[in-house]
Amino acid sequence: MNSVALKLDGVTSGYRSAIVLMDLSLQVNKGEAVALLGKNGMGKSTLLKSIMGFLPKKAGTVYLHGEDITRMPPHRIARQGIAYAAQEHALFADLSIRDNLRLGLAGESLFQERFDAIEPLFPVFKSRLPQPAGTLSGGEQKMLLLARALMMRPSVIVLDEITEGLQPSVIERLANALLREREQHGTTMLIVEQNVPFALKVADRYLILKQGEVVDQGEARADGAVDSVFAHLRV
Ligand SMILES: Nc1ncnc2c1ncn2[C@@H]1O[C@H](COP(=O)(O)OP(=O)(O)OP(=O)(O)O)[C@@H](O)[C@H]1O
Repeated sequence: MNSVALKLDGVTSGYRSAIVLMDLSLQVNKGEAVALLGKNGMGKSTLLKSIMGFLPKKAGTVYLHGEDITRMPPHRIARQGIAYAAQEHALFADLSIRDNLRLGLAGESLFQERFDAIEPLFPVFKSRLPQPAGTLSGGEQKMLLLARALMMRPSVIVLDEITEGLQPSVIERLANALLREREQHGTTMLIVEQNVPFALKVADRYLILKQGEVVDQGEARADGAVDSVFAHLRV
């Protein structure tokens, strides 16, 4: 049994001739949650897009549960059990909330079972399932993205700034939802965040990304973790 869920080995990636990630290696163990933190423009979203197959890797290898997914297209990577909530809104605006949540699920009974499980976390959706997703507020759309990811019951969940634009009480609800997901299903998580307290609450470990390289890491719940992270974000 492979104890490593996600592994990047010497990955170099970027846009056309611009290299953003340089020879980057990291791993996330099965059931572990890792927060990927860093200042704006340091390559966090680029890293997630590279894992998910939206950007070709110029060098290096990406493994998911020991399988090489480096050259797989995004839809095949998703089918391997990895759910991705992208920073840019990735909902189908003209489809209903229900249809967005049903995407990728085999049948109605599975939808009902999974929806019943997540509904208490997102009470806003129950009475509004027929509403087009595009008419939800920005914060509600973020919640729908996370709800959709959880509905897939993925083995690995990858989140890109899921708290952006959300009010504190909703952020707290999302943190609790992710902690519950970990507890109940042992889901592996890679979380890109600007909200440091949220990230350190949900994660076991943090990594600091600077100019496409991991420059520091630590235990999320260690004394002084918040100060260490903020020291990196200030300079
Ligand atoms: N489509 C693109 N084409 C060219 N360069 C890009 C593209 N998208 C991002 N970049 C560049 O790649 C670098 C890393 O961007 P990225 O979005 O990965 O950073 P980030 O750490 O996620 O930042 P933020 O916290 O602001 O979201 C930046 O210099 C950015 O300008």
